[in-house]
Amino acid sequence: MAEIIVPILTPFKGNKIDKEILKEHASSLLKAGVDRIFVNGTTGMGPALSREEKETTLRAVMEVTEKVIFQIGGLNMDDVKYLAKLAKDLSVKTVASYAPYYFTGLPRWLIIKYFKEICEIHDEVYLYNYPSAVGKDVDAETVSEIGCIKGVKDTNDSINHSLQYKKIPNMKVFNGADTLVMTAISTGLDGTVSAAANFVPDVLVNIRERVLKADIGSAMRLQFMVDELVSTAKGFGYIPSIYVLTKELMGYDVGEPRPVLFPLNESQSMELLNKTREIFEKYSWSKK
Ligand SMILES: O=C(O)C(=O)C[C@H](O)[C@H](O)COP(=O)(O)O
Repeated sequence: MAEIIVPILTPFKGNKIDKEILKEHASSLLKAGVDRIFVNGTTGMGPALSREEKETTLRAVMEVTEKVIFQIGGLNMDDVKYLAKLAKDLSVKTVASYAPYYFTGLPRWLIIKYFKEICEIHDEVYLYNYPSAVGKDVDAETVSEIGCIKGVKDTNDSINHSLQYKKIPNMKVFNGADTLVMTAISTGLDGTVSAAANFVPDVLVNIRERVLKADIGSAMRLQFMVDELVSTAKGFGYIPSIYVLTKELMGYDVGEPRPVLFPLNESQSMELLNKTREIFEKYSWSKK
């Protein structure tokens, strides 16, 4: 069955990671039907975390579950290798990394070397491919050349782009776009990695159930609702909005994002929540 993987938000209180909130949120999402927790992804503000903070989030989530993908990418290879070794020592099943970002024009050999060095330390490495953020597309041909990648999370609006990785034998492939949850589940990918799973895990689980029952029409309607929720949230700033939506919809405090991703102010939060309620009413959706 296609997996629903959540790139879990990182809860901050006073700019410090709140481990207890993170554990509660991870536990609550698993209870809601999420299959694995992706730690230190984009939604988790991975690039804004120090090496020590990436270790903190991992250890906290590992107290709740072993169903973890540990994102270790960064621009200091010593830190990346330290985190890969930590994952091995803690028996973390899967690590993931985006390609080196910000530095443009990196040649193919350098990208390949980056991932091969991680594979020398850990035996289950996923590529987190996010071309619009990283500035380079680590495509299926490059993944084949790297030779040791076991899975790909492809944040891409093109499902065809994600499907190309499936031509590599035994490759696990997930799509990371919130707008392609239903498509990822129904086109033979291995699942979705959806930031929206932080605040509407029940909806994503419902989409999967309806696809499995071949009730594509109603699955599509739920997908359109998710599209509107996400598009509305992006209007205020997606990641800061996720904290507001998660608190409201999951019913517990999840702290705040870390500046530079400044939290929404009171009036922005109210406006977002009012628009969100209107969308739920439009689709006659109510939490069970
Ligand atoms: O957060 C993560 O680590 C994810 O895997 C999910 C997506 O990569 C991000 O939500 C970015 O998606 P966009 O906002 O559509 O660019």
